[in-house]
Amino acid sequence: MIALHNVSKVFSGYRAIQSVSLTVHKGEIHGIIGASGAGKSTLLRLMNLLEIPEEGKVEVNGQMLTSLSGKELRQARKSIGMIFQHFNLVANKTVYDNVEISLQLSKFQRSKRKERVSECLRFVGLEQFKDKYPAQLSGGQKQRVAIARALANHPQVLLCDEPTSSLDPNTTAEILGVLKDINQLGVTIVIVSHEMEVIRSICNRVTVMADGQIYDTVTAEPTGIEPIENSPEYFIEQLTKAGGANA
Ligand SMILES: Nc1ncnc2c1ncn2[C@@H]1O[C@H](COP(=O)(O)OP(=O)(O)OP(=O)(O)O)[C@@H](O)[C@H]1O
Repeated sequence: MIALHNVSKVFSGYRAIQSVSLTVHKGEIHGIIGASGAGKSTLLRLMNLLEIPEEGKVEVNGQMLTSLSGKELRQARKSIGMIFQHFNLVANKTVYDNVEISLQLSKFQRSKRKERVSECLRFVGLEQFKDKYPAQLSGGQKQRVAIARALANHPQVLLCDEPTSSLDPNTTAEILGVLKDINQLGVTIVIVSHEMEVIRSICNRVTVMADGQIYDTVTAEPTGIEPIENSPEYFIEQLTKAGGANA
């Protein structure tokens, strides 16, 4: 589904990714974890050529992206959705318009756009928020809008760059639940996170990165998504129990 062949990325003489080869299988939730600066986000961004490699080849859905013309790449990218830590919504556009943008860009048939936007907003549980602006939403709701936008063009792959790193534990669990639902529709997911619990809860295989290289790729048994109590009492209990901040 996704294959990186000896891919390298250089920033101002610094080799951030060093001749990496990796295969992500169709239908899996593939995690990428590692220390800050290990090259996780760069590796993810190479999968849709948001970063262009200096060396190597990138193949997605049977197409060699690194050999495509600009026009062909734009077409191929319709089947690769992406979400980000800071959501990247357009502040002066409504929830509806934020999702419709991706349909406009892909020249999705105009007469069917409204129906598709509604479908995607319904999927993420935000249909009633369609006329709100991003500033009127919580972090979790913003990420749901970003997910709806990423799904609009029926992607086969969803790339997730630290999708829950700005969210509290309960909202993290909700968003991971949405990602799991998307995966069950047949969408292959690649998720970059520095949070072990996030990776452990939903990933089938995990690539561990260090210093711009793959240290190892392991098969994992997802532990499941457990919402964490988020009440003030819960925070006090966690801070004051043995081993906590006051111990
Ligand atoms: N656009 C860029 N220009 C210059 N250097 C960059 C750029 N993007 C990434 N780097 C460098 O490449 C290395 C890998 O960065 P990357 O963001 O991929 O790491 P990461 O593992 O995702 O780290 P973090 O968890 O901190 O985001 C880092 O040393 C970073 O400073």
